[in-house]
Amino acid sequence: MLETRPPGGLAFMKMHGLGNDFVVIDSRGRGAVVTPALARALGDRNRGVGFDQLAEIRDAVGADFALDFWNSDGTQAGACGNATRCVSDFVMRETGRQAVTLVTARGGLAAVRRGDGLVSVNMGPPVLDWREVPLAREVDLLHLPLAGDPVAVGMGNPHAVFFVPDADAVDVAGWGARVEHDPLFPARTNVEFASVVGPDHLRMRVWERGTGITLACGSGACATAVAAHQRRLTGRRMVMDVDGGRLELDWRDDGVWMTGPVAHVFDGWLSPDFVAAAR
Ligand SMILES: N[C@@H](CCC[C@H](N)C(=O)O)C(=O)O
Repeated sequence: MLETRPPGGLAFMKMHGLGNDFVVIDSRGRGAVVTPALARALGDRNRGVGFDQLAEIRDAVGADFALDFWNSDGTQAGACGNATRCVSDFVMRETGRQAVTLVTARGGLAAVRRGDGLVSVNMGPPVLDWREVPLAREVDLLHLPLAGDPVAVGMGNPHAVFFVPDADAVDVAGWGARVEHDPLFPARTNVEFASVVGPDHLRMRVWERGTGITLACGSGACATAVAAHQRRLTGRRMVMDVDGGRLELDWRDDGVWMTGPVAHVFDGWLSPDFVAAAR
């Protein structure tokens, strides 16, 4: 086995939260290295590593670390709840702490380790102003003028949440791709399909902007919880069954808290040739 690593390569970690999978590059102590081309090359599950999102850890002032998120199509995302929980767990293990703060494109966030091994993140308050979601024009966010009557919620990234009788019966790929590109969403949108199991229990499936169907989406789960409470379908606390397992959501005064498991699967090394070709 090759023990020495030639210069020009790049170390990475593979992590996931409920099967929402991430490549994580730790750029603390140096400048950011991720470019749209590198994100696209790495995101290719046949010729790269494959991920739902790429997260780059950077140094921060006034917080423990900063995080940038990239989709597999090379676009950036303002939020990624499950990657935030995974990287927060990594930094908590590294430092021996039970809580960390971080900065993302949407501002400061906080994460804590819960006693049962799960990791919680406060994803911040929902964005309920049409300009900030963003939407193309002023409309009723609780009843968007689209077939299926979705709700718009921002969590640092845009979400359109549909409430349906049976989320498992929805053509998520067909509807998701269409709604992602609807002109009402100038920055495109993530799309969630949820059905009510009980006043504190939802089933949700997701189409992620820039990625497609994924097994879980943390910011999407937060947006769905907010939309469900606003529509008076649930209280502010609930469990949510996504394709990859179960998340807990709690819309508190200080923001939407999302809790679930995390996994650090393996560490890898990108060859200098791969990195050079992707630049
Ligand atoms: N999987 C993420 C959300 C990813 C971001 C999204 N695709 C976007 O473009 O906004 C999560 O766990 O929140």
